[in-house]
Amino acid sequence: MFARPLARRAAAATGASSLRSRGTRDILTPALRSSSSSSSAPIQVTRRSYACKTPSSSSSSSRPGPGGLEKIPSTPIRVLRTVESLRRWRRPHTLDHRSVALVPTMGALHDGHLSLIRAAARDNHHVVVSLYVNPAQFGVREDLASYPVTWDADCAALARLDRELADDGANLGRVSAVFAPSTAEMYPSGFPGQEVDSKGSFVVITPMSELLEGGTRPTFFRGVATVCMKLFNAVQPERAYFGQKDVQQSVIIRKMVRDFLLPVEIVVGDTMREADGLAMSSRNVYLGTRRRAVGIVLRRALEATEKAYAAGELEASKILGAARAVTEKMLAEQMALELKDRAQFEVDYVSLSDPDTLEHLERIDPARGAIVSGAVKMLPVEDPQPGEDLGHSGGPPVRLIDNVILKPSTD
Ligand SMILES: Nc1ncnc2c1ncn2[C@@H]1O[C@H](COP(=O)(O)OP(=O)(O)OP(=O)(O)O)[C@@H](O)[C@H]1O
Ligand SMILES: CC(C)(CO)[C@@H](O)C(=O)[O-]
Ligand code: BAL
Repeated sequence: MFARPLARRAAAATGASSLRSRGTRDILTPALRSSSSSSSAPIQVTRRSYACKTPSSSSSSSRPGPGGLEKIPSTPIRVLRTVESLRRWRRPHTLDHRSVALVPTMGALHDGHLSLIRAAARDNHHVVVSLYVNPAQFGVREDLASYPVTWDADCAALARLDRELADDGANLGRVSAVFAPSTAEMYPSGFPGQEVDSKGSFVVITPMSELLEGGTRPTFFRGVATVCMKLFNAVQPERAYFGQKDVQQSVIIRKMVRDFLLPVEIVVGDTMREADGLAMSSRNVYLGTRRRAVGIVLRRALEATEKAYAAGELEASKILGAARAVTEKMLAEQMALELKDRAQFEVDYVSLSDPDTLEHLERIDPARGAIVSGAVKMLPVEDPQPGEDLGHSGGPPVRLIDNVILKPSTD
């Protein structure tokens, strides 16, 4: 639905601080910065054991070397798999007053992740990149089982980045360690489960977690906040880096840090995009060629809201109407095609929100600006053609998210 964040509309079946220095724009509104210090169909039905999701220490890219220390080959990057080894690594840096940054990821690294790591290396002596597919943030019917795990490619990307950072004298630091724990390590009392009513030690940030993405993914932000609290406690970073693409996640983490008095600065980096504007995402590999071309719909709809705001429009109905016009047109174009050529999508939501609380706005206060965020579900192609690239795992339904910041006006 375009006007109300919690209502859903199926259109198809008929849809810190800022990054602080060089080269990275300040993408948060002042309102966000000042807070520093379902109803939809399942994404994937199969489940898989949590243990399988962690790259094993026998992976070809990072076997223990002399002295038993596991490293990414041809780099000084340590691979740490336990909280104890992480703490042992961390201690001297505290004593030496060296800053440590954390870039939390679920692996399947792309340029969006690498941009966060570059920003972290510019401003910190040491960067820890965590690679952990956290089962607690996946709903029981979501895509945990098929979530891309690309350990060797991730190690190769980090090795390339390490060489780039080594050649760039402007960096304060480099990637010093990868933290790749098992689920047993991250959930020492046993994994509490993915159900809405699972019992266990969770960090819950309400009501923000229930809005927008939380409407469709009711356990998502509980899982994210819980694992980020664990990662912050384990790494004890001075700064942690998150991407603007997951805007609600960054706002929730910022609130968690504030409300739990955590001594970590949250830095949010720009969304990195493909040449046509699609936000980079580990899940884009599910799309395949046909759906990839149509997956740009959300970006185009959000651009239309930016244009309406830039033209002076402040009413939610008008701003979201501009987005709806784009999605409806693109869907109509697809529906006019033959089954063998078309790609359908459903708009989960496109919403205009307050930049601090993420609550739905009827009208933008130009002194505060707003966030427009959305999610679109790309449906499986109806009539796959022989030899067609359907995407990773046979092209299941895939949810794409994106957002734009409507900046406060200066006058
Ligand atoms: N395109 C992007 N530009 C900048 N940062 C990004 C981008 N995509 C993801 N990130 C950030 O990288 C961090 C790790 O994200 P994650 O490993 O979930 O990747 P992802 O591409 O968002 O995956 P998914 O497809 O599961 O959402 C998060 O802080 C996320 O916001
Ligand atoms: C922050 C995060 C690494 C927690 O698992 C994840 O939600 C992500 O990758 O955005
Ligand atoms: N980037 C957010 C992780 C997730 O969707 O599970």
